[in-house]
Amino acid sequence: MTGYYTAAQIRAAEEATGDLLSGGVLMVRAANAVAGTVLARLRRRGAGVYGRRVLLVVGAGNNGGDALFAGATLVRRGVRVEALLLDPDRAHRAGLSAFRRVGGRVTDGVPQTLDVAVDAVVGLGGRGPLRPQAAAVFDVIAQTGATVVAVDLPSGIDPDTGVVHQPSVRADVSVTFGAPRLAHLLAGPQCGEVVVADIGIDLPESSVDSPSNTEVAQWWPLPGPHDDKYSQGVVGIVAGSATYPGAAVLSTAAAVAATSGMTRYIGPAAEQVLAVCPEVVTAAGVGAAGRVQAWAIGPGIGTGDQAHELLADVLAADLPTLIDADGLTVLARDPGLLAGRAAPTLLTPHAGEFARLAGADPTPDRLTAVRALAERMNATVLLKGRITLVADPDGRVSGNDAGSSWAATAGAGDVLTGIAGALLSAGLPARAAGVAAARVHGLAAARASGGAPIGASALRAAVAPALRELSDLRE
Ligand SMILES: NC(=O)C1=CN([C@@H]2O[C@H](COP(=O)(O)OP(=O)(O)OC[C@H]3O[C@@H](n4cnc5c(N)ncnc54)[C@H](OP(=O)(O)O)[C@@H]3O)[C@@H](O)[C@H]2O)[C@@H](O)CC1
Ligand SMILES: [K+]
Repeated sequence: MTGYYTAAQIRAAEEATGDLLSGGVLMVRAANAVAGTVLARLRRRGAGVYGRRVLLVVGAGNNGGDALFAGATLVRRGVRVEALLLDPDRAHRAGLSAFRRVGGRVTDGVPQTLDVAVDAVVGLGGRGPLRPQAAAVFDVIAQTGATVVAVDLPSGIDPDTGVVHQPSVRADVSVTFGAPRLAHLLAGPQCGEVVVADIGIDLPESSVDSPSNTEVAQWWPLPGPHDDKYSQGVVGIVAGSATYPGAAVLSTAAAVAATSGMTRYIGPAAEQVLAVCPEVVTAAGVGAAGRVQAWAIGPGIGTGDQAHELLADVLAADLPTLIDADGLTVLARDPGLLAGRAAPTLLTPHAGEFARLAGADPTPDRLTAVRALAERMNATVLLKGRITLVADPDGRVSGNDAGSSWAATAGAGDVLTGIAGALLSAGLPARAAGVAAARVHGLAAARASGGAPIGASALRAAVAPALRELSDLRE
Protein backbone atom coordinates (compact mmCIF):
# COMPACT_ATOMS: atom_id res chain seq x y z
CA MET A 1 0.00 0.00 0.00
CA THR A 2 1.43 3.39 -0.93
CA GLY A 3 0.58 6.11 1.60
CA TYR A 4 0.28 9.77 0.62
CA TYR A 5 1.05 12.65 3.01
CA THR A 6 0.31 16.31 3.66
CA ALA A 7 3.10 18.90 3.59
CA ALA A 8 2.65 19.33 7.37
CA GLN A 9 3.17 15.59 7.98
CA ILE A 10 6.35 15.60 5.88
CA ARG A 11 7.70 18.70 7.60
CA ALA A 12 7.00 17.19 11.04
CA ALA A 13 8.86 14.02 10.08
CA GLU A 14 11.82 16.08 8.82
CA GLU A 15 11.88 18.09 12.03
CA ALA A 16 11.85 14.92 14.11
CA THR A 17 15.26 14.01 12.65
CA GLY A 18 16.79 17.01 14.51
CA ASP A 19 20.44 17.30 13.47
CA LEU A 20 19.87 15.59 10.13
CA LEU A 21 17.61 18.45 9.13
CA SER A 22 19.51 21.34 10.72
CA GLY A 23 22.89 19.99 9.60
CA GLY A 24 21.73 19.82 5.97
CA VAL A 25 22.06 16.03 5.72
CA LEU A 26 18.46 15.59 4.54
CA MET A 27 19.03 18.11 1.79
CA VAL A 28 22.22 16.39 0.64
CA ARG A 29 20.32 13.10 0.45
CA ALA A 30 17.49 14.76 -1.44
CA ALA A 31 19.97 16.38 -3.83
CA ASN A 32 21.67 13.03 -4.48
CA ALA A 33 18.32 11.58 -5.44
CA VAL A 34 17.66 14.49 -7.82
CA ALA A 35 21.09 14.08 -9.42
CA GLY A 36 20.52 10.33 -9.78
CA THR A 37 17.18 10.88 -11.49
CA VAL A 38 18.63 13.47 -13.88
CA LEU A 39 21.50 11.13 -14.80
CA ALA A 40 19.05 8.28 -15.42
CA ARG A 41 16.95 10.50 -17.69
CA LEU A 42 20.01 11.75 -19.58
CA ARG A 43 21.00 8.14 -20.26
CA ARG A 44 17.49 7.34 -21.40
CA ARG A 45 17.72 10.15 -23.97
CA GLY A 46 21.01 8.88 -25.40
CA ALA A 47 24.43 7.49 -24.60
CA GLY A 48 26.65 9.13 -22.01
CA VAL A 49 26.16 12.10 -19.73
CA TYR A 50 29.38 14.01 -20.42
CA GLY A 51 28.72 17.41 -22.03
CA ARG A 52 24.92 16.97 -21.96
CA ARG A 53 22.94 20.10 -21.08
CA VAL A 54 20.84 20.60 -17.97
CA LEU A 55 19.07 23.76 -16.84
CA LEU A 56 18.09 24.27 -13.20
CA VAL A 57 15.15 26.65 -12.73
CA VAL A 58 15.69 27.76 -9.16
CA GLY A 59 13.20 29.50 -6.85
CA ALA A 60 13.57 31.19 -3.48
CA GLY A 61 13.51 28.26 -1.06
CA ASN A 62 14.89 24.88 -0.14
CA ASN A 63 13.37 23.31 -3.24
CA GLY A 64 15.88 25.38 -5.19
CA GLY A 65 18.55 24.30 -2.70
CA ASP A 66 17.98 20.65 -3.61
CA ALA A 67 18.53 21.48 -7.28
CA LEU A 68 21.68 23.54 -6.70
CA PHE A 69 23.36 20.77 -4.67
CA ALA A 70 22.24 18.26 -7.30
CA GLY A 71 23.69 20.57 -9.95
CA ALA A 72 27.06 20.51 -8.19
CA THR A 73 27.07 16.71 -8.32
CA LEU A 74 26.12 16.74 -12.00
CA VAL A 75 28.88 19.22 -12.87
CA ARG A 76 31.38 16.88 -11.22
CA ARG A 77 30.08 14.12 -13.51
CA GLY A 78 30.86 16.23 -16.55
CA VAL A 79 27.31 17.42 -17.25
CA ARG A 80 26.99 20.98 -18.57
CA VAL A 81 24.71 22.54 -15.97
CA GLU A 82 23.37 26.09 -15.84
CA ALA A 83 21.19 27.63 -13.14
CA LEU A 84 18.50 30.20 -13.86
CA LEU A 85 17.83 32.00 -10.57
CA LEU A 86 14.29 33.43 -10.45
CA ASP A 87 15.03 35.42 -7.31
CA PRO A 88 18.85 35.70 -7.15
CA ASP A 89 18.99 37.42 -3.77
CA ARG A 90 17.01 34.66 -2.10
CA ALA A 91 18.55 31.63 -3.85
CA HIS A 92 19.71 28.97 -1.37
CA ARG A 93 23.09 30.25 -0.21
CA ALA A 94 24.96 27.06 0.61
CA GLY A 95 23.54 25.36 -2.48
CA LEU A 96 24.56 28.20 -4.76
CA SER A 97 28.10 28.34 -3.41
CA ALA A 98 28.48 24.55 -3.73
CA PHE A 99 27.27 24.83 -7.34
CA ARG A 100 29.59 27.72 -8.16
CA ARG A 101 32.57 26.12 -6.42
CA VAL A 102 32.64 23.22 -8.90
CA GLY A 103 32.22 25.51 -11.91
CA GLY A 104 28.44 25.58 -12.28
CA ARG A 105 27.25 28.63 -14.27
CA VAL A 106 24.41 31.04 -13.61
CA THR A 107 22.43 32.12 -16.67
CA ASP A 108 19.64 34.52 -17.59
CA GLY A 109 18.03 32.55 -20.37
CA VAL A 110 17.05 29.10 -21.60
CA PRO A 111 19.68 27.44 -23.84
CA GLN A 112 18.43 26.58 -27.32
CA THR A 113 19.37 22.96 -26.97
CA LEU A 114 18.61 21.29 -23.71
CA ASP A 115 18.40 17.69 -22.52
CA VAL A 116 16.85 18.08 -19.07
CA ALA A 117 15.15 20.99 -17.29
CA VAL A 118 14.91 20.76 -13.51
CA ASP A 119 11.86 22.41 -11.98
CA ALA A 120 13.02 23.68 -8.58
CA VAL A 121 10.79 26.75 -8.46
CA VAL A 122 8.80 25.62 -5.42
CA GLY A 123 8.09 22.42 -3.53
CA LEU A 124 6.17 22.00 -0.29
CA GLY A 125 6.16 25.78 0.22
CA GLY A 126 4.37 26.41 -3.08
CA ARG A 127 1.09 28.31 -3.16
CA GLY A 128 -0.97 29.27 -6.20
CA PRO A 129 0.05 29.17 -9.86
CA LEU A 130 3.47 29.53 -11.41
CA ARG A 131 4.31 33.22 -11.37
CA PRO A 132 4.69 34.98 -14.77
CA GLN A 133 8.50 34.96 -14.91
CA ALA A 134 8.71 31.22 -14.21
CA ALA A 135 5.79 30.52 -16.55
CA ALA A 136 7.62 32.30 -19.39
CA VAL A 137 10.74 30.22 -18.73
CA PHE A 138 8.80 26.95 -18.90
CA ASP A 139 7.10 28.04 -22.13
CA VAL A 140 10.53 28.34 -23.75
CA ILE A 141 11.67 25.04 -22.19
CA ALA A 142 8.65 23.29 -23.74
CA GLN A 143 9.92 24.30 -27.19
CA THR A 144 13.29 22.61 -26.61
CA GLY A 145 11.72 19.18 -26.05
CA ALA A 146 13.77 18.75 -22.87
CA THR A 147 12.76 16.15 -20.28
CA VAL A 148 11.27 17.96 -17.28
CA VAL A 149 12.35 16.66 -13.87
CA ALA A 150 10.38 18.18 -10.98
CA VAL A 151 12.07 18.43 -7.62
CA ASP A 152 9.55 17.14 -5.07
CA LEU A 153 6.49 18.03 -7.16
CA PRO A 154 5.71 20.14 -10.22
CA SER A 155 5.51 23.83 -9.34
CA GLY A 156 2.04 25.35 -9.51
CA ILE A 157 0.39 22.24 -8.03
CA ASP A 158 -0.92 22.47 -4.49
CA PRO A 159 0.91 19.84 -2.41
CA ASP A 160 -2.14 18.99 -0.24
CA THR A 161 -5.12 19.32 -2.57
CA GLY A 162 -3.43 18.46 -5.85
CA VAL A 163 -5.19 21.43 -7.44
CA VAL A 164 -3.44 22.08 -10.75
CA HIS A 165 -3.23 25.86 -10.97
CA GLN A 166 -2.82 27.58 -14.32
CA PRO A 167 -0.10 27.97 -15.33
CA SER A 168 1.85 25.12 -13.76
CA VAL A 169 4.66 22.76 -14.67
CA ARG A 170 3.90 19.39 -16.25
CA ALA A 171 6.71 17.00 -15.39
CA ASP A 172 7.97 13.83 -17.04
CA VAL A 173 9.26 12.66 -13.68
CA SER A 174 8.91 13.94 -10.11
CA VAL A 175 11.53 12.96 -7.55
CA THR A 176 10.27 13.20 -3.99
CA PHE A 177 11.70 12.49 -0.58
CA GLY A 178 10.68 10.10 2.20
CA ALA A 179 7.16 9.43 0.94
CA PRO A 180 4.80 10.68 -1.77
CA ARG A 181 2.75 13.81 -1.13
CA LEU A 182 -1.03 13.94 -1.62
CA ALA A 183 -0.44 15.82 -4.88
CA HIS A 184 1.33 12.79 -6.35
CA LEU A 185 -1.96 10.89 -6.16
CA LEU A 186 -4.46 13.70 -6.70
CA ALA A 187 -2.55 15.30 -9.59
CA GLY A 188 -0.84 12.11 -10.77
CA PRO A 189 -1.02 12.83 -14.51
CA GLN A 190 0.77 16.19 -14.01
CA CYS A 191 3.61 14.59 -12.01
CA GLY A 192 4.73 11.97 -14.54
CA GLU A 193 6.65 9.05 -13.09
CA VAL A 194 7.04 9.48 -9.33
CA VAL A 195 10.40 8.46 -7.85
CA VAL A 196 10.41 8.24 -4.05
CA ALA A 197 13.88 8.53 -2.52
CA ASP A 198 14.59 7.28 0.99
CA ILE A 199 16.16 10.14 2.96
CA GLY A 200 15.78 8.52 6.38
CA ILE A 201 12.58 10.03 7.74
CA ASP A 202 9.87 8.09 9.60
CA LEU A 203 6.21 8.66 8.86
CA PRO A 204 3.06 7.41 10.59
CA GLU A 205 0.46 5.39 8.71
CA SER A 206 -1.32 7.58 6.21
CA SER A 207 -5.08 8.11 5.98
CA VAL A 208 -4.82 8.29 2.18
CA ASP A 209 -3.50 5.33 0.24
CA SER A 210 -3.51 3.43 -3.00
CA PRO A 211 -3.08 -0.34 -3.26
CA SER A 212 -0.60 -1.99 -5.60
CA ASN A 213 -1.87 -4.35 -8.29
CA THR A 214 -0.49 -7.23 -6.24
CA GLU A 215 -2.54 -6.13 -3.23
CA VAL A 216 -5.69 -5.85 -5.34
CA ALA A 217 -4.95 -9.33 -6.72
CA GLN A 218 -4.66 -10.69 -3.20
CA TRP A 219 -7.96 -9.14 -2.09
CA TRP A 220 -9.81 -10.48 -5.11
CA PRO A 221 -12.10 -13.37 -4.26
CA LEU A 222 -10.91 -16.28 -6.36
CA PRO A 223 -12.57 -19.60 -5.58
CA GLY A 224 -10.62 -22.00 -3.39
CA PRO A 225 -11.10 -25.78 -3.30
CA HIS A 226 -13.88 -25.51 -0.67
CA ASP A 227 -15.81 -22.60 -2.16
CA ASP A 228 -19.30 -22.75 -3.60
CA LYS A 229 -21.50 -20.15 -5.25
CA TYR A 230 -22.61 -18.80 -1.87
CA SER A 231 -19.17 -18.49 -0.31
CA GLN A 232 -18.12 -16.48 -3.38
CA GLY A 233 -21.02 -14.08 -2.85
CA VAL A 234 -24.45 -13.55 -4.34
CA VAL A 235 -25.05 -10.06 -5.69
CA GLY A 236 -28.48 -8.72 -6.58
CA ILE A 237 -28.47 -6.14 -9.38
CA VAL A 238 -31.37 -3.73 -9.74
CA ALA A 239 -30.89 -1.87 -13.01
CA GLY A 240 -32.30 -0.97 -16.40
CA SER A 241 -35.75 -0.24 -17.75
CA ALA A 242 -37.85 -1.55 -20.61
CA THR A 243 -36.72 1.36 -22.81
CA TYR A 244 -33.11 1.30 -21.58
CA PRO A 245 -32.08 -2.32 -21.07
CA GLY A 246 -28.39 -1.59 -21.78
CA ALA A 247 -27.56 -0.51 -18.23
CA ALA A 248 -28.98 -3.79 -16.94
CA VAL A 249 -26.98 -5.88 -19.38
CA LEU A 250 -23.69 -4.05 -18.73
CA SER A 251 -23.87 -4.05 -14.94
CA THR A 252 -25.10 -7.63 -14.66
CA ALA A 253 -22.58 -9.00 -17.16
CA ALA A 254 -19.76 -7.16 -15.37
CA ALA A 255 -20.82 -8.73 -12.07
CA VAL A 256 -20.81 -12.17 -13.70
CA ALA A 257 -17.29 -11.57 -15.02
CA ALA A 258 -15.90 -10.14 -11.77
CA THR A 259 -16.33 -13.11 -9.44
CA SER A 260 -17.54 -16.67 -9.66
CA GLY A 261 -20.34 -16.07 -7.17
CA MET A 262 -23.94 -15.89 -8.25
CA THR A 263 -25.65 -12.90 -9.88
CA ARG A 264 -29.35 -12.18 -9.56
CA TYR A 265 -31.16 -9.60 -11.65
CA ILE A 266 -34.28 -7.66 -10.73
CA GLY A 267 -35.85 -5.36 -13.31
CA PRO A 268 -37.75 -5.21 -16.57
CA ALA A 269 -34.80 -6.18 -18.82
CA ALA A 270 -34.57 -9.84 -17.74
CA GLU A 271 -34.93 -11.12 -21.29
CA GLN A 272 -32.05 -8.99 -22.62
CA VAL A 273 -29.88 -9.86 -19.61
CA LEU A 274 -30.49 -13.60 -20.07
CA ALA A 275 -29.68 -13.35 -23.76
CA VAL A 276 -26.17 -12.20 -22.83
CA CYS A 277 -25.72 -14.05 -19.52
CA PRO A 278 -27.87 -17.18 -19.22
CA GLU A 279 -26.25 -17.93 -15.84
CA VAL A 280 -28.03 -14.97 -14.21
CA VAL A 281 -31.03 -15.79 -12.00
CA THR A 282 -33.85 -13.30 -12.45
CA ALA A 283 -36.67 -12.45 -10.07
CA ALA A 284 -39.81 -10.34 -10.23
CA GLY A 285 -38.93 -8.07 -7.30
CA VAL A 286 -36.51 -7.37 -4.46
CA GLY A 287 -38.60 -9.35 -1.97
CA ALA A 288 -38.80 -12.37 -4.27
CA ALA A 289 -35.08 -12.53 -5.06
CA GLY A 290 -34.09 -15.29 -2.63
CA ARG A 291 -30.67 -15.27 -0.99
CA VAL A 292 -28.62 -12.14 -1.71
CA GLN A 293 -25.43 -11.03 0.09
CA ALA A 294 -25.16 -7.53 -1.37
CA TRP A 295 -27.24 -5.26 -3.58
CA ALA A 296 -26.18 -2.94 -6.37
CA ILE A 297 -28.92 -0.60 -7.52
CA GLY A 298 -29.32 2.36 -9.80
CA PRO A 299 -28.13 2.28 -13.41
CA GLY A 300 -31.05 3.09 -15.71
CA ILE A 301 -33.83 2.54 -13.13
CA GLY A 302 -35.35 6.00 -13.67
CA THR A 303 -36.01 8.54 -10.98
CA GLY A 304 -39.76 8.27 -10.39
CA ASP A 305 -41.91 6.68 -7.68
CA GLN A 306 -41.13 3.16 -8.82
CA ALA A 307 -37.38 3.77 -8.54
CA HIS A 308 -37.89 5.26 -5.09
CA GLU A 309 -39.83 2.18 -4.00
CA LEU A 310 -37.11 -0.15 -5.33
CA LEU A 311 -34.39 1.80 -3.52
CA ALA A 312 -36.38 1.82 -0.28
CA ASP A 313 -36.91 -1.96 -0.51
CA VAL A 314 -33.24 -2.63 -1.17
CA LEU A 315 -32.00 -0.37 1.63
CA ALA A 316 -34.49 -1.83 4.11
CA ALA A 317 -32.87 -5.25 3.67
CA ASP A 318 -29.84 -3.77 5.46
CA LEU A 319 -27.28 -5.70 3.42
CA PRO A 320 -24.11 -4.15 1.93
CA THR A 321 -25.46 -1.94 -0.85
CA LEU A 322 -23.99 0.00 -3.75
CA ILE A 323 -26.04 2.91 -5.09
CA ASP A 324 -25.22 4.41 -8.49
CA ALA A 325 -26.64 6.66 -11.22
CA ASP A 326 -30.45 7.10 -11.02
CA GLY A 327 -30.34 5.55 -7.56
CA LEU A 328 -28.19 8.47 -6.44
CA THR A 329 -30.61 11.01 -7.91
CA VAL A 330 -33.42 9.40 -5.96
CA LEU A 331 -31.28 9.32 -2.81
CA ALA A 332 -30.36 13.01 -3.21
CA ARG A 333 -34.06 13.85 -3.01
CA ASP A 334 -34.62 11.61 0.01
CA PRO A 335 -31.37 11.10 1.96
CA GLY A 336 -33.43 9.82 4.89
CA LEU A 337 -33.55 6.47 3.05
CA LEU A 338 -30.14 5.70 4.57
CA ALA A 339 -31.31 6.31 8.14
CA GLY A 340 -30.87 3.45 10.56
CA ARG A 341 -28.73 1.31 8.27
CA ALA A 342 -26.07 -0.82 9.94
CA ALA A 343 -24.71 -2.52 6.80
CA PRO A 344 -22.10 -0.73 4.64
CA THR A 345 -23.33 1.60 1.90
CA LEU A 346 -21.20 2.49 -1.13
CA LEU A 347 -22.27 5.49 -3.21
CA THR A 348 -20.58 5.79 -6.63
CA PRO A 349 -21.28 9.26 -8.06
CA HIS A 350 -19.66 10.98 -11.01
CA ALA A 351 -19.12 14.72 -10.55
CA GLY A 352 -22.69 15.64 -11.58
CA GLU A 353 -24.32 13.11 -9.26
CA PHE A 354 -21.93 14.19 -6.53
CA ALA A 355 -23.13 17.78 -6.90
CA ARG A 356 -26.73 16.59 -6.58
CA LEU A 357 -25.93 14.78 -3.32
CA ALA A 358 -23.59 17.38 -1.81
CA GLY A 359 -25.20 20.54 -3.15
CA ALA A 360 -21.87 21.65 -4.63
CA ASP A 361 -19.40 20.56 -7.27
CA PRO A 362 -16.57 18.35 -5.94
CA THR A 363 -13.86 20.41 -7.64
CA PRO A 364 -11.33 21.87 -7.17
CA ASP A 365 -10.49 20.18 -3.83
CA ARG A 366 -11.89 16.71 -4.53
CA LEU A 367 -10.27 15.09 -1.50
CA THR A 368 -11.90 17.43 1.01
CA ALA A 369 -15.20 17.25 -0.87
CA VAL A 370 -15.40 13.46 -0.95
CA ARG A 371 -14.45 13.18 2.72
CA ALA A 372 -17.11 15.69 3.72
CA LEU A 373 -19.85 13.90 1.78
CA ALA A 374 -18.87 10.49 3.20
CA GLU A 375 -19.04 11.90 6.71
CA ARG A 376 -22.35 13.64 6.11
CA MET A 377 -24.06 10.64 4.47
CA ASN A 378 -22.39 8.18 6.86
CA ALA A 379 -21.56 6.11 3.79
CA THR A 380 -18.51 5.22 1.73
CA VAL A 381 -18.37 7.54 -1.27
CA LEU A 382 -16.55 6.67 -4.50
CA LEU A 383 -16.03 9.80 -6.59
CA LYS A 384 -15.36 8.81 -10.20
CA GLY A 385 -12.74 10.42 -12.38
CA ARG A 386 -9.33 9.84 -13.91
CA ILE A 387 -8.32 9.72 -10.24
CA THR A 388 -11.07 7.85 -8.41
CA LEU A 389 -11.28 8.61 -4.69
CA VAL A 390 -13.07 6.31 -2.24
CA ALA A 391 -13.72 7.85 1.19
CA ASP A 392 -15.00 6.19 4.35
CA PRO A 393 -17.04 8.25 6.83
CA ASP A 394 -14.04 8.24 9.23
CA GLY A 395 -11.90 10.15 6.70
CA ARG A 396 -9.77 7.31 5.36
CA VAL A 397 -9.44 7.48 1.58
CA SER A 398 -8.16 5.11 -1.09
CA GLY A 399 -7.36 6.35 -4.56
CA ASN A 400 -6.91 4.88 -8.01
CA ASP A 401 -5.32 6.49 -11.04
CA ALA A 402 -6.98 4.91 -14.08
CA GLY A 403 -3.80 5.66 -16.02
CA SER A 404 -5.84 6.90 -19.00
CA SER A 405 -9.27 8.29 -19.77
CA TRP A 406 -10.34 5.47 -22.08
CA ALA A 407 -13.02 4.45 -19.60
CA ALA A 408 -14.74 7.84 -19.83
CA THR A 409 -17.48 6.46 -22.10
CA ALA A 410 -21.23 6.00 -21.79
CA GLY A 411 -22.08 2.86 -19.83
CA ALA A 412 -18.64 2.52 -18.23
CA GLY A 413 -20.16 3.41 -14.86
CA ASP A 414 -22.61 0.51 -15.18
CA VAL A 415 -19.65 -1.84 -15.58
CA LEU A 416 -18.04 -0.44 -12.42
CA THR A 417 -21.30 -0.98 -10.54
CA GLY A 418 -21.35 -4.65 -11.48
CA ILE A 419 -17.72 -5.24 -10.50
CA ALA A 420 -17.94 -3.40 -7.17
CA GLY A 421 -21.30 -4.97 -6.33
CA ALA A 422 -19.85 -8.45 -6.87
CA LEU A 423 -16.92 -7.61 -4.57
CA LEU A 424 -19.27 -6.32 -1.85
CA SER A 425 -21.20 -9.58 -1.99
CA ALA A 426 -17.95 -11.50 -1.55
CA GLY A 427 -17.45 -9.67 1.74
CA LEU A 428 -14.91 -6.98 0.84
CA PRO A 429 -15.27 -3.80 2.92
CA ALA A 430 -16.86 -0.98 0.91
CA ARG A 431 -13.67 1.09 0.46
CA ALA A 432 -11.62 -1.91 -0.65
CA ALA A 433 -14.40 -3.06 -2.98
CA GLY A 434 -14.60 0.40 -4.52
CA VAL A 435 -10.90 0.94 -5.10
CA ALA A 436 -10.28 -2.63 -6.29
CA ALA A 437 -13.18 -2.36 -8.75
CA ALA A 438 -11.84 0.98 -10.01
CA ARG A 439 -8.39 -0.58 -10.53
CA VAL A 440 -9.70 -3.51 -12.56
CA HIS A 441 -12.03 -1.19 -14.49
CA GLY A 442 -8.99 0.92 -15.46
CA LEU A 443 -6.89 -2.12 -16.38
CA ALA A 444 -9.76 -3.48 -18.48
CA ALA A 445 -10.17 -0.12 -20.24
CA ALA A 446 -6.46 0.03 -21.10
CA ARG A 447 -6.56 -3.54 -22.34
CA ALA A 448 -9.66 -3.05 -24.45
CA SER A 449 -8.47 0.23 -25.89
CA GLY A 450 -4.89 -0.39 -26.95
CA GLY A 451 -4.89 3.30 -27.94
CA ALA A 452 -8.28 3.48 -29.69
CA PRO A 453 -11.61 4.71 -28.30
CA ILE A 454 -13.78 1.98 -26.81
CA GLY A 455 -17.41 1.45 -25.87
CA ALA A 456 -18.61 0.03 -22.58
CA SER A 457 -19.27 -3.42 -24.12
CA ALA A 458 -15.61 -3.75 -25.05
CA LEU A 459 -14.69 -2.59 -21.55
CA ARG A 460 -16.99 -5.18 -20.00
CA ALA A 461 -15.54 -7.90 -22.21
CA ALA A 462 -12.02 -6.99 -21.06
CA VAL A 463 -12.81 -7.47 -17.35
CA ALA A 464 -12.08 -11.21 -17.42
CA PRO A 465 -8.72 -10.91 -19.26
CA ALA A 466 -7.70 -8.06 -16.95
CA LEU A 467 -8.49 -10.26 -13.94
CA ARG A 468 -6.54 -13.14 -15.42
CA GLU A 469 -3.50 -10.89 -15.74
CA LEU A 470 -3.99 -9.64 -12.19
CA SER A 471 -4.34 -13.14 -10.75
CA ASP A 472 -0.85 -13.94 -12.05
CA LEU A 473 0.40 -11.49 -9.40
CA ARG A 474 -1.02 -13.50 -6.48
CA GLU A 475 1.63 -15.03 -4.26
N1 LIG B 1 13.93 21.67 4.98
C1 LIG B 1 14.88 20.86 4.48
O1 LIG B 1 16.03 20.83 4.88
C2 LIG B 1 14.51 19.98 3.39
C3 LIG B 1 13.67 20.45 2.39
N2 LIG B 1 13.51 19.79 1.25
C4 LIG B 1 13.09 20.53 0.06
O2 LIG B 1 12.62 21.82 0.42
C5 LIG B 1 11.32 22.06 -0.07
C6 LIG B 1 10.55 22.95 0.82
O3 LIG B 1 11.30 24.12 0.94
P1 LIG B 1 10.72 25.51 1.51
O4 LIG B 1 10.00 25.26 2.75
O5 LIG B 1 11.87 26.43 1.58
O6 LIG B 1 9.69 25.95 0.42
P2 LIG B 1 9.76 26.05 -1.19
O7 LIG B 1 8.81 25.05 -1.72
O8 LIG B 1 11.15 25.98 -1.67
O9 LIG B 1 9.14 27.50 -1.46
C7 LIG B 1 9.88 28.60 -1.02
C8 LIG B 1 9.29 29.91 -1.35
O10 LIG B 1 8.74 29.98 -2.64
C9 LIG B 1 7.86 31.09 -2.73
N3 LIG B 1 6.66 30.70 -3.47
C10 LIG B 1 5.51 30.15 -3.00
N4 LIG B 1 4.66 29.89 -3.99
C11 LIG B 1 5.28 30.28 -5.11
C12 LIG B 1 4.88 30.25 -6.47
N5 LIG B 1 3.69 29.75 -6.84
N6 LIG B 1 5.76 30.70 -7.39
C13 LIG B 1 6.95 31.20 -7.02
N7 LIG B 1 7.37 31.25 -5.73
C14 LIG B 1 6.54 30.81 -4.80
C15 LIG B 1 7.54 31.48 -1.34
O11 LIG B 1 8.15 32.70 -1.05
P3 LIG B 1 7.52 34.14 -1.45
O12 LIG B 1 8.13 34.49 -2.77
O13 LIG B 1 6.05 33.96 -1.51
O14 LIG B 1 7.97 35.04 -0.38
C16 LIG B 1 8.14 30.34 -0.52
O15 LIG B 1 8.59 30.75 0.74
C17 LIG B 1 10.75 20.69 -0.24
O16 LIG B 1 9.72 20.68 -1.20
C18 LIG B 1 11.96 19.89 -0.68
O17 LIG B 1 12.19 20.08 -2.06
C19 LIG B 1 14.27 18.56 1.05
O18 LIG B 1 15.54 18.93 0.63
C20 LIG B 1 14.42 17.76 2.32
C21 LIG B 1 15.11 18.62 3.36
K1 LIG C 1 9.32 21.81 -7.93
